[in-house]
Amino acid sequence: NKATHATGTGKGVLGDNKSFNTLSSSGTYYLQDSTRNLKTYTARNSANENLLPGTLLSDSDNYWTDGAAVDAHTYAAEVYDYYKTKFNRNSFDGNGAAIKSTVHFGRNFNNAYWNGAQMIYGDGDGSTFVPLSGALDVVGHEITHAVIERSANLVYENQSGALNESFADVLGNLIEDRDNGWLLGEDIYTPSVSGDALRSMSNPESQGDPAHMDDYKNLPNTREGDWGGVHTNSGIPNKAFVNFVETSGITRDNAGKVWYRALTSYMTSRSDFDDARNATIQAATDLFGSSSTEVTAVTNAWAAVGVG
Ligand SMILES: CC(C)[C@H](Cc1cn(Cc2ccc(C(=O)O)cc2)nn1)C(=O)N[C@@H](CCCCN)C(=O)O
Ligand SMILES: [Ca+2]
Ligand SMILES: [Zn+2]
Repeated sequence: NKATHATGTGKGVLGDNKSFNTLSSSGTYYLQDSTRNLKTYTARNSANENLLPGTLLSDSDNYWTDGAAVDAHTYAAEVYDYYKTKFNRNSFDGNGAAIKSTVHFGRNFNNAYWNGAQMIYGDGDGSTFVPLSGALDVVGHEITHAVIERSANLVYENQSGALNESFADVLGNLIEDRDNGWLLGEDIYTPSVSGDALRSMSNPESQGDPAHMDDYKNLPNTREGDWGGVHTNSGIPNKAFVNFVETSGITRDNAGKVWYRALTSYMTSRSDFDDARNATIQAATDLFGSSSTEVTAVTNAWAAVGVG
């Protein structure tokens, strides 16, 4: 008998109820959304990347109690829908590629990442992180790494790497769409501390990251130096984006269109901050006209962080 669409229900990492698409086959339900081509797996706490993606998650009654899996699946669907509805992009490659997510990777693993083929989520150690798929901005961040790879393909080091990180933070927070939503990972970071986050786009200095070229950190292009500080110097383009949104009166959707057009139409693998400035000015010009308030705002936004 053929597999059929079904609707699963369950609780996310933070105990919130949600429903999502599953697949029913021979009396078993699977975390597979065939309308969006999403599949969610478990690594069963193995840290062996050779075993990825692991086991496709299944359930007997379509009521799901694995919060990490529920959130990885539902948030991937939200990210898919954002790219489709806002930019008419069908999955990260624009061609309906399967979005694969694996949860329960490793033991107490305090991280999440895109490995070039899929998303991988740790469970966290319970004090620094709770399961990392429990935040929509994180899932948006990781899938955006895949979009970046299939577009500008910004090399993950130095200024191009910091742009890679920044575009992932920007889209992650646009998709999460919170008022003053400029924090990254706030929902899954340090459950016993409220108000903190991994990174702040509006106040990078609060996490020790630069918000101006004067404070650019020349770190070594090694794993120890975070490949030239890609998660640190991202504070500068992050702050430029916040400046743009907060000074131009532009909607978040339209700001996202400018950034997305810059990334997919003008930026290339070795683009630096100056190239990103030029690409976003050109994108704003294409979308709003050369004498628009948006063009003035994006130019000033970069100037305020010392670029241009
Ligand atoms: C998206 C986000 C939730 C995640 C956050 C993250 C987690 N870590 C490790 C880490 C571990 C412990 C702490 C602590 O305060 O004790 C902080 C950070 N560093 N960054 C993150 O930023 N992951 C990197 C992983 C990059 C791996 C190399 N490609 C990324 O996707 O850019
Ligand atoms: Ca956030
Ligand atoms: Zn990243």
